[in-house]
Amino acid sequence: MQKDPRNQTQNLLAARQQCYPLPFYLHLCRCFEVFKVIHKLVDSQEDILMVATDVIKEFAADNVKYLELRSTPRAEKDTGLTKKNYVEAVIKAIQQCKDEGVDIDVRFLVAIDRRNGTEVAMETVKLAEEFMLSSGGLVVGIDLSGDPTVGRGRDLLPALEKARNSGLKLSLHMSEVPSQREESELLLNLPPDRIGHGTFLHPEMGGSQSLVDRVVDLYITNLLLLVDLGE
Ligand SMILES: CC(C)=CCNc1ncnc2c1ncn2[C@@H]1O[C@H](COP(=O)(O)O)[C@@H](O)[C@H]1O
Repeated sequence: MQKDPRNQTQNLLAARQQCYPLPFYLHLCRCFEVFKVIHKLVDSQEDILMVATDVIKEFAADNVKYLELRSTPRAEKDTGLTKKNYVEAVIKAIQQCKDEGVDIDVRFLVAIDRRNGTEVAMETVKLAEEFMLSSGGLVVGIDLSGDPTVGRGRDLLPALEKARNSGLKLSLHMSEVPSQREESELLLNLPPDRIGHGTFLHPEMGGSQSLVDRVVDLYITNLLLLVDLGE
């Protein structure tokens, strides 16, 4: 990302980096360590509002017309941030950008971090359901993400099924690492509305032809439906 002096997020992170130095180069597989550092740097409701606003404006500046933001609600004792405040801050950023006439249509997917297990996933879905009803259509779904080597997709199925039944869309990171065929089968059964990465679904990457066929089937069918509806 180019440094932009008007970008408040970059200025703030540059200042705070003195407390949490980031190495100049990090291998992709260490990205989850970087996320932890970012979480320490961005830890209040004001920070979330600022970061979400900057992200929206940067996408708009790149001429993106439709954006789905995904983010995991976090509570931080030290700053009084609650998960509810977190979602409110993202929604406020979307609304403020709209009011300012920023030329982009933004929606929000509330994310479940797979490392946090069944109970937190269920709480997240309840929060998303609440905001789906109160945000005037800005909260549209659930994203499943987090370190793919931690946690079991199976444990999150009840929460994901609940989300689906209440009308939330499902965007699921899956098969990001090898040997997750069983988990991918379970997640594809839901089925998801979008797949994140899916790198190892293919047989040559340790997945299987049946997984690939299921994905192709899922998305070609959706596409035909869209075409039929004239969209
Ligand atoms: C190839 C590779 C590992 C790319 C990164 N792929 C990802 N896979 C799963 N979850 C992710 C990925 N990138 C970001 N996330 C999730 O997004 C979080 C950071 O954004 P937020 O706190 O949800 O706002 C991370 O902690 C992680 O839970």
